[in-house]
Amino acid sequence: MTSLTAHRSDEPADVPEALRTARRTIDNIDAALVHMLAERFRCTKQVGVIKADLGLPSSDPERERRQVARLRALAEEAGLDPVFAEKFLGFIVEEVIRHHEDIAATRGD
Ligand SMILES: C=C(O[C@@H]1C=C(C(=O)O)C=C[C@H]1O)C(=O)O
Repeated sequence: MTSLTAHRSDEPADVPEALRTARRTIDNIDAALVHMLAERFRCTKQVGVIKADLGLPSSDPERERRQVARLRALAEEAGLDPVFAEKFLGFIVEEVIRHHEDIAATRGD
């Protein structure tokens, strides 16, 4: 039983139970984040195709401005650093825009 738990959580057997439990929660949250990001990128790639077909630019700074304002407010409400929330969104959007540029280039735009 101990070895099964250790294998599942990938933790050495001597890690205290409270730490092990917290890390299990962290691992679940990280897994959820990965799945949510995968869904978001699936969706933004569809947006990239729509934009390329309509000849629209890859980035939309006005939309981004509204998203930043909304996420900063949500972060404050949730007790998350709004500066971090803005940086995190910016990191993701930068990657999305690169995808959109690639999509536009491969669709001959
Ligand atoms: C996804 C879009 O394209 C870009 C990426 C965004 C995002 O990842 O949220 C937001 C605005 C755009 O700069 C969009 O225009 O909706």
